[in-house]
Amino acid sequence: MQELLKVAMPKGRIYKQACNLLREAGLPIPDDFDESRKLIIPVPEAGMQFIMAKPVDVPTYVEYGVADIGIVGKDVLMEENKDVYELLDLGIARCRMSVIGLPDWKPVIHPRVATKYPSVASQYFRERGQQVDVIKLNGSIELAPLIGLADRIVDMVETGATLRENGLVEMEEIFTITSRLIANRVSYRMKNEAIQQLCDLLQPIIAPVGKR
Ligand SMILES: Nc1ncnc2c1ncn2[C@@H]1O[C@H](COP(=O)(O)OP(=O)(O)OP(=O)(O)O)[C@@H](O)[C@H]1O
Ligand SMILES: O=P(O)(O)OC[C@H]1O[C@H](OP(=O)(O)OP(=O)(O)O)[C@H](O)[C@@H]1O
Repeated sequence: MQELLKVAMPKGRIYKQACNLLREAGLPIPDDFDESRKLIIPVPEAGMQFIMAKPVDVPTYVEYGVADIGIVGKDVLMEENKDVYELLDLGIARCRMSVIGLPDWKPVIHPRVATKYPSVASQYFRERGQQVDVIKLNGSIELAPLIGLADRIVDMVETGATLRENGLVEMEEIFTITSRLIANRVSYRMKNEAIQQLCDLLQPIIAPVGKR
């Protein structure tokens, strides 16, 4: 029997969209998977085993080869900078990474910037020749400018509801973010047929990117 393809799946907001995309591609992913609390989920019908990971950890599982492939946001890929292949832009979980602040924000010499993405934010301001102090937070990033921890934040915007409800404004969009299919370098060679088959199934339904 052929070995199952180990897939690092992101728990949380991407998971359902990822399952639906696989279903759309024709893979028999049972409906009741969406609510499961199991961390290792065999899906033999689809030739897969899901490894349920925290989104930020998906590239780590794939880099170490304990997962052959994974689904993860481009934001995480940029921040984590792991040695993995990026195979496809899946077009799901679309949002943007932006610089955000209070509407009456005034430039200061050495602004503080709070973010979940310290590496991306540092590079962004460095490339613009702006010296900033980057403060790493793990959630509720929008709090930082409201209570004086930071002058600006770098964070995700999807509907804009969080900004509106907290009286913040988007100052600059840095990147459009979507989820990507990634692969371990060795798995990509050793399990090339299975991985290529999956890409071939996904390709026609994700193109043109931007429709989702
Ligand atoms: N509105 C959004 N806010 C944040 N991430 C979003 C949004 N919409 C889509 N995404 C994508 O979803 C991923 C985050 O998913 P999720 O919020 O489930 O994980 P998380 O950041 O680890 O959450 P938590 O730390 O709250 O568990 C991001 O990496 C991004 O690619
Ligand atoms: O534009 P919106 O649709 O409002 O989405 C953006 C918000 O969603 C995310 O937060 P999340 O819900 O993941 O909370 P956390 O960062 O506090 O964990 C993100 O960090 C923004 O705060």
